[in-house]
Amino acid sequence: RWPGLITAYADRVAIPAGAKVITLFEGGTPLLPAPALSEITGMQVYLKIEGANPTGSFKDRGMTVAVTHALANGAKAVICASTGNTSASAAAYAARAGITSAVLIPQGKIAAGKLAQAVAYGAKILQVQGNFDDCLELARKVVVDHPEIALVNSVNPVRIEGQKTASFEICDVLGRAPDVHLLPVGNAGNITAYWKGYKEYHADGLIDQLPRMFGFQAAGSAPLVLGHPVKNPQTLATAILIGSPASWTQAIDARDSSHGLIDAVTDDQILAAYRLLASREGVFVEPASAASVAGLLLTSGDGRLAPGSLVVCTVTGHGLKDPATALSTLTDPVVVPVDAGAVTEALGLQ
Ligand SMILES: Cc1ncc(COP(=O)(O)O)c(/C=C/C(=O)C(=O)O)c1O
Repeated sequence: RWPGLITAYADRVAIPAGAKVITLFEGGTPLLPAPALSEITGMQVYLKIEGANPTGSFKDRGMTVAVTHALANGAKAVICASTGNTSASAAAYAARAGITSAVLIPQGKIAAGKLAQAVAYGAKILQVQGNFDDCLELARKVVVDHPEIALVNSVNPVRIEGQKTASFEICDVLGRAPDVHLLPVGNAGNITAYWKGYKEYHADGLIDQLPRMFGFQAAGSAPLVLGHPVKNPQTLATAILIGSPASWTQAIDARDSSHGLIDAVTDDQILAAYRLLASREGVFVEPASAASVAGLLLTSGDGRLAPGSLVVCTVTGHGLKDPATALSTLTDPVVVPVDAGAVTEALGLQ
């Protein structure tokens, strides 16, 4: 049985001596071969299914460590700014730890499933009349005057310590690092964490080749591509609707040190990847997660990804997080009477 990632990687994830480990048995997620994407792209494609974590996104990796530290340090509460998944995860792990959580989310820009989670887990939910960047600024101001509240956004380095374990798992399964690792980029904590994990395994001689990091932002919310913050970012991929990434320099370092790239994908390209993943691979992800696969299709098509490469795409959140986007493409819900004839006709059967 998978013991949760602090225990699984105890020698690599530091926690305070004697700390009570707060875990929901996160991590140990599937590294799923993707035969359809492999055929389409001519690559050897694997998907790292982070929607399989306890609250349905990769955020649980960082939150188990952040809340374990917070509790050990005597915090009475945790606070975070979030586009939704960080807040869902913070609320869950705070509930598990028996402490309060406060979440600051951009009003009207959070997918229903994530808001439902924060409500269910009992977080104090503040819908801020601003965007994610405003929320993060507010959260950082609160903790300055309130040391008894722990800030658990990925500006907190212990979040990165938890999230780097995804790279360990990939290398443990493949026996090597992928040639290229592709993932969505919003606040840029995750690309920072993956690169840190790969470098640690390489430094310890567990892998002899580092991957290139390929990060993808939504075209309407791509500060790292433009080279400057985006004042009013726009994308349907609300999880990465972030105009000024907190881990900006670390993301650029991961890109450059790995000889990788950070590029933009349009909402249409994201939706095409979103639909392809569900309909051809049976993997239902939330829109932002599909940005990594949209990036795979883009760079395999334009030659920046060499044919035959072994690649891993991290899909960061479960599709159930954002039912509205899935249902928005539903054209005509068919209604039938309780009648077999009507059913066979509606199914186009003879
Ligand atoms: C599904 C999903 N995919 C990708 C990202 C981008 O990761 P980062 O580049 O590490 O920010 C997020 C981020 C969400 C938040 O930032 C939040 O929840 O506040 C996400 O939820």
